[in-house]
Amino acid sequence: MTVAQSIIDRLVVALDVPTGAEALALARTLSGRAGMFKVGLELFCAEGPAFVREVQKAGPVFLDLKLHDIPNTVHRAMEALLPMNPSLVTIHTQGGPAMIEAAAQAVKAHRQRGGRTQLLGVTVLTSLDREALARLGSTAEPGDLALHLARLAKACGCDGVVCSAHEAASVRDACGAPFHRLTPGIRPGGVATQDQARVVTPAQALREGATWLVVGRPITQAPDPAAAAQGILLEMAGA
Ligand SMILES: O=c1ccn([C@@H]2O[C@H](COP(=O)(O)O)[C@@H](O)[C@H]2O)c(=O)[nH]1
Repeated sequence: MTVAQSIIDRLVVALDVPTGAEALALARTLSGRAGMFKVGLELFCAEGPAFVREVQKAGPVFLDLKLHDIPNTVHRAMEALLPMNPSLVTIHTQGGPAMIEAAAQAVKAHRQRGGRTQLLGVTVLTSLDREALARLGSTAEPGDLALHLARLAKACGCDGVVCSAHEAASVRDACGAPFHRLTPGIRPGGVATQDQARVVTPAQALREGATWLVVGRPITQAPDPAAAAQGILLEMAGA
């Protein structure tokens, strides 16, 4: 069965493998079955900016470095990243309003020069549950905190947030549909949750209003990654 391009475009595959060679092989294997490839800290630290340009030959890149530092440092790091022209970049919203605004200012200037990067703020990591937040000193429910941080991200100039799909509908309702919801923590039925705490199935994530689904290990560690991606796309198509 063929899957509509509009569904394929919403699947982001996290290339969380140790080497550039493995990541490029995976990206080529998955060509036509993903709308974007995520390059995260592991790969970026190992391979650097030239590698991002290599992956961009296989598809648009989500550069997920989750910057979190004082405003000046994040602004300058963002300025250094933007010439790669990734489709999406991330910061941690818990860096605070001035830090988010500093990142947004750099992205805005990049777009005024013709760039196309969009800025997403990470709300509450999908690996965190209520107990983990309590140990961090917060009495908030993860969903409530994620919604609060999404409102802050919007007010400070982000184009969307990273959140669990459990929160996607409330973020959409509070911040508007054009404000993106990129949702990791995706697990097809029967697949181990591993270190993720707030998980949903691919179909559920789409029904909840996720803009993009980020999937790593359920595809990259599958015996046949192309077949695993196809299975997820079919589930998304039937949502
Ligand atoms: O809250 C967050 C933010 C980012 N991620 C990233 O998404 C992928 C998920 O990988 P899986 O193997 O499908 O669990 C990974 O690259 C994380 O860095 C996240 O999981 N949660």
